[in-house]
Amino acid sequence: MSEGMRRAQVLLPFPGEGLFDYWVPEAVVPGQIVRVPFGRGAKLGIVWSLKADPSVPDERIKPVEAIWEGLPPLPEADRELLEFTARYYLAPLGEVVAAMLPPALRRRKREPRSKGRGEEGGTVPAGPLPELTEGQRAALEAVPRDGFSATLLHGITGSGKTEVYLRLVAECLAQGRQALLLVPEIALTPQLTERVHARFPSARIVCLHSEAPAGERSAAFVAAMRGEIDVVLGTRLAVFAPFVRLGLVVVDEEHDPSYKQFEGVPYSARDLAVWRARRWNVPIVLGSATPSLESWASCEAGRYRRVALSARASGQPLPTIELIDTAQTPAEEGVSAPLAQAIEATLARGEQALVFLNRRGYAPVVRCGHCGWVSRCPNCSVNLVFHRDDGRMHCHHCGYRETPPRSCPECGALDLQPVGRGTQRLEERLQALFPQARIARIDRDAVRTLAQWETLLEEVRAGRYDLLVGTQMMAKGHDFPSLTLVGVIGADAGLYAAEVRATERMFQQLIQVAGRAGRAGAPGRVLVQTEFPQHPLFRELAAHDYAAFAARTLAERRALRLPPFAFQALLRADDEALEPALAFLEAARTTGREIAGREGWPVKVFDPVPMRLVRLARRERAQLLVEGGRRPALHAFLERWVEALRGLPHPRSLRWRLEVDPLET
Ligand SMILES: Nc1ncnc2c1ncn2[C@@H]1O[C@H](COP(=O)(O)OP(=O)(O)OP(=O)(O)O)[C@@H](O)[C@H]1O
Ligand SMILES: [Zn+2]
Repeated sequence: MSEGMRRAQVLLPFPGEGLFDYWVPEAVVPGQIVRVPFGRGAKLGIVWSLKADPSVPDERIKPVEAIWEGLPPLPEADRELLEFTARYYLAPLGEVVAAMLPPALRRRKREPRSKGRGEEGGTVPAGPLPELTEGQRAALEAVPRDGFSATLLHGITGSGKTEVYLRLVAECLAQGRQALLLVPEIALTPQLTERVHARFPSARIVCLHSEAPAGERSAAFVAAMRGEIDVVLGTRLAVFAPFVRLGLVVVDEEHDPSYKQFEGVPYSARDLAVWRARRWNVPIVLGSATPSLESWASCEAGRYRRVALSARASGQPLPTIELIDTAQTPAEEGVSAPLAQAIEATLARGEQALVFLNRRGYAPVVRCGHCGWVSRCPNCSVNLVFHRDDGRMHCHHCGYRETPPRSCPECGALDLQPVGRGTQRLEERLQALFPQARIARIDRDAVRTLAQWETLLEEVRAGRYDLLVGTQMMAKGHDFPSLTLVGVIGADAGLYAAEVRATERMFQQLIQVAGRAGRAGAPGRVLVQTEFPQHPLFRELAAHDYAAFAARTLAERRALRLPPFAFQALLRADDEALEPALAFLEAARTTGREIAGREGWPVKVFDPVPMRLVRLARRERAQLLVEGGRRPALHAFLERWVEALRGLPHPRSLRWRLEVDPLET
């Protein structure tokens, strides 16, 4: 090859390991962004190492096409983040880097120009600072600032956790460093972005999430790499934003399952955020009114420190939570008399009420009153949900839609009825009860885009609605000052579910939705309709006693050796029929048991089973659980096992993937 060139490995976003050799100029260093010829086109990649693969002869190697010299190399800490992610989640490096490099950037032929904002941003804090509450002051004092530490900020709903984050960000910016703020949902980004902007008007802030325009995401990535950004705020994908002077990481609503990525590499952004903070040797604050039991247990084990904020910033008490026993006081078309009275009184005072029902659509199923036939999705093992807006039945899993038949397809009877209740039907019922009320329904059918959501948030705040009907979209993180009453309907679903985390999710959701009530001027009230008022979960809920819930549930998990007292991985396989999926998993089980037995690794390899939702989008799905009491042994096992799995024969139509720390088993 020509003078002044050497071979290097370049990491490309590629469904596989993604490491390929190219000729690069001698001066190139690891971390530099390059464009390389690949197949008939070109790809954007990262110079990974100056070592070369000796098995590939020189003459087969091509030179890189361009080096994006205006971009500093990706820092070693961030390259290690990619390596760690690949290792921990047993994913090929090429797939992990695909999660980092924004698609629009990868398509660019030429290097994006600098906007010439290279100097560090001044942080003259603007806007009047609210006087900190005593609790906030104490919390701020308790968060260590030097070096790595993980702090769980357990602050009750409305305690002003955001203000604590903002003060920490202020210090971080004052030192000329960068802050990373994660929120679980796109819907939560406008509120936080607005507050960060208002507090730090001269700071350079970017907001990263999957709905951000592609060009914006790619520009933000470049600016962050150049160190031209002070605050990166965003959803889980922002955990891969590049940094040059990271000084602080904040994960808000840290318990939220949305931090888990399901497509592609199944990573937990919360867990990666902790890793990142440790690698950069900076503090991380995990905030929540309802911490995950994982984080709670980490506090008990001394890995995280726990800091409590136990009063609301407004000085208001937490809302009272009352249970309505629907066995005693039946709910008429979903709404019991005490709830209806409470709504009426709230509306009469000119305050807002929210009725929470975590099920969208009109009715969860259409049923024949004569023979019992129910509407099923032809592609998935679920019922079709009737929607009133288009008069059709929808599959909430694969998107299939169908007009309901006039007569029963089984027996021909003209007796088809929508059964059960979703938000659309509840809205109808509430409108009938309160004809004067201005009702807004807030669910994924009514609010589809971020822009719609922002408009709606403004309208709710401005008092354009009296009564809100909403799913979990409404439950988290929002601050509606005039909302004083929350009614909860259909809350029992999670109570006796088989899922390990079902009651944890349910409790978190109830505390969160209850926490929307009475945040500002007037005290709040929460009414929960349930058939099981004696269940300990409801007693803990009524007492706002998260610690009691956590202690009881963790004791159960410890006794049953469930997470966080055991570590899990799930191997899933799907195919056009169930048999090949099960057969693949059976072979995987045999191999797995052999490996564990041979090495003496204390790892339990369970039998394959069909998944609860066995058929999804015309694919039949099965899974196999692997469990270990210690992470290192489990990981040693998984590494060896994955190697073996890659060699297992299977039909071409079969797909499999491994998920580490699955949330749902
Ligand atoms: N020190 C303060 N003085 C006055 N108001 C404050 C103070 N700190 C926060 N607030 C206000 O209290 C309200 C609740 O704060 P915030 O939204 O940060 O709560 P939170 O702890 O994040 O609650 P949640 O977990 O329910 O989202 C906001 O309206 C905020 O402006
Ligand atoms: Zn379907």
